[in-house]
Amino acid sequence: MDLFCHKLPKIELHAHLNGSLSKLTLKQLGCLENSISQYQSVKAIGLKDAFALFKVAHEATSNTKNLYIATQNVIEEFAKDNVVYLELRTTPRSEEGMSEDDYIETVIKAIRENRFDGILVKLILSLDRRRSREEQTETLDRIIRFKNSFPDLIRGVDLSGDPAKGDFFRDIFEKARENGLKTAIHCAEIQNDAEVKNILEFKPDRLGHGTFIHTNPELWALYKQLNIPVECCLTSNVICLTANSYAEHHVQEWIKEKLPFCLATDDKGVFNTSLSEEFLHIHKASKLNELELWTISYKSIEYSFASAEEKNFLRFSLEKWKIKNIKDNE
Ligand SMILES: CNc1ncnc2c1ncn2[C@@H]1O[C@H](COP(=O)(O)O)[C@@H](O)[C@H]1O
Ligand SMILES: [Zn+2]
Repeated sequence: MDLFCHKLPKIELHAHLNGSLSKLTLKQLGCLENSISQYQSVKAIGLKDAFALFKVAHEATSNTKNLYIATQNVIEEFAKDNVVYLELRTTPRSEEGMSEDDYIETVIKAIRENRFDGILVKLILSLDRRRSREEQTETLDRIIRFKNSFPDLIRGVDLSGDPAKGDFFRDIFEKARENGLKTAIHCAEIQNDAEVKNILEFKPDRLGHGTFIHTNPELWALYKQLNIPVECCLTSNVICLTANSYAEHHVQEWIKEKLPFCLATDDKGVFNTSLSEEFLHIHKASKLNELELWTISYKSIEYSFASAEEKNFLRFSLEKWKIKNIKDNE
């Protein structure tokens, strides 16, 4: 099954650029050994300590040269894991000698100049919930400007950052939607029923994590009615201690109730995982067979922010792969 999960053409819809940096990349970017070794020891650390680790990556990508290399390497690593479609997300930020515009331009340049065989890459830009309404609005306006220049590449806006801090400002995301951007919002990563209700009522195109939605009957009923695809990041939740184990992960509710979900890595560097490993975990935890795993990948195409033509192309190539590689495929 290891080999099957590796070979399976996969769709990655929830990957944060800086959280995805491998140890090899951190080393290449001049990160010190003792910073990199913090990554090695990651087992069950909780959200707070996971957030401390993003600082290591952020230091490594604090100039455009390193940010370019980081983007290039992350795409190459996903391609090697047979991810055929990647929606990479990142939070525009400024550093000394690098403006937010420079940041976005560099990531766009790295994606456009590095077309690895067999992987289509799109960009989602993130708003950090720890930032003020004014700062988030300013970043959104910037994102809209870039989206108008690169509409095929920049497909959506995400809300992320420490779930214990900051806010979801609905009007900011309304504006994103009015300007033709899709929305993917981290939701219920920790218990916060009032905010979850606000987010659900906005009806984002996708939700990140969705961990605590089903624990509140009213929210669960509303969610099921809306039927919004959830990006499930199993290892991330197990390491951050918001899920007890792979077997008890909330994705089981989604499987049981036939609700829409995809599998994702979240931060493959920080959590030392890959999308193939995420498929292997769900195979073990939920006893899914090859055809069921393939179906998760296939359905994820629909939930992606790709164009109709791109979705058709991806469906066609996954169907072709299925005929060749899965026996008894009904
Ligand atoms: C573990 N669960 C999570 N929950 C919420 N936000 C997360 C996250 N994992 C990552 N991020 C967000 O992504 C940033 C790193 O990548 P970028 O600098 O954007 O490329 C983090 O600083 C955080 O804001
Ligand atoms: Zn995330």
